[in-house]
Amino acid sequence: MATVVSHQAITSQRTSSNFKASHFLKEPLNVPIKLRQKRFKIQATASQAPLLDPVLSPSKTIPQSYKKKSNEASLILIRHGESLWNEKNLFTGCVDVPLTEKGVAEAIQAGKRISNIPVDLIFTSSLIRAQMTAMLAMTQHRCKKVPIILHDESEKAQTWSHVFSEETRKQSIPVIAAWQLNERMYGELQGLNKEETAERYGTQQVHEWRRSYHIPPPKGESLEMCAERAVSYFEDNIQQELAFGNNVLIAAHGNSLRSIIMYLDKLTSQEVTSLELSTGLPLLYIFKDRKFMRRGSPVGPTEAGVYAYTKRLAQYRQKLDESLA
Ligand SMILES: O=C(O)[C@H](O)COP(=O)(O)O
Repeated sequence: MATVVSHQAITSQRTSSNFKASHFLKEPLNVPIKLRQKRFKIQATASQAPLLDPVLSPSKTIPQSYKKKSNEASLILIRHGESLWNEKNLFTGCVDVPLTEKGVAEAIQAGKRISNIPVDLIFTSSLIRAQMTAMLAMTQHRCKKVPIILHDESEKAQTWSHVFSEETRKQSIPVIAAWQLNERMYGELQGLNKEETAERYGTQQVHEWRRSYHIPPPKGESLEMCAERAVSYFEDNIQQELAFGNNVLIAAHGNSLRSIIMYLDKLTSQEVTSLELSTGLPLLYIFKDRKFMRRGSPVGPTEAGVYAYTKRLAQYRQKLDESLA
């Protein structure tokens, strides 16, 4: 059954994600003053102050002015590796199923391909297949930082997962799970076999449900509806991090990512119908001068071409080479 999510729920989720990221990111000074003040307000009112950062007190974290970390940032998108229901060819949507062994291998391979590209912050959907993909991919990253899922399901969860060492935080990458990045809700198709459904309703009908922009599957979300939540979340929570120079990895799903790519590449509703994403394939974008430049899929850590994409990426790789030499 389709669930209608209120605007209020969306807003509170966004706010909470902002709070968590600022609380954890090792470079809070890169957060613009307006947003930082907003975050501080949330931090100060969230409780009797158990969430106050023992290392960076709020007074220290609100500067008079802010300095961008960089005017360029990398954005990596990865569709999760093969899931158990991809393997069985079942419509999955918002059903929370894990990766297959092949999916695990795809996530590890994706990690190798992005192992020289900087990642400061990770966004995943709230579904395990995307989270497994992000975590497995990061095991391959040459920075060797530890991705840590930030929990905001309750105040207690926030407090109990707090990290009390700045040094440890420097060696960590915050992971924010957001339901807005979940797969498109497939309605009454969830759990049905794709081939059998095509036999029953006709190939054309099923193709429209799966690939058209406007037509929703029975009691499910169209790509347009999915884009409404996924792209709003991207604009409100992810794009601002990129604008400060924070490098972002998003691990999500075929359709939530198709809608985000539609936004990044300015595709029309007609063009997006032919956009297909393979499982476990990382796609790289560079965000610069408020524009997204598509750089394709990083081929592998040893392929020189990938690192020639920008001077900044080449410098990052050189730093990794030097620190690991
Ligand atoms: O939810 C699913 O079944 C798949 O992950 C994506 O399905 P699609 O290929 O029909 O878009």
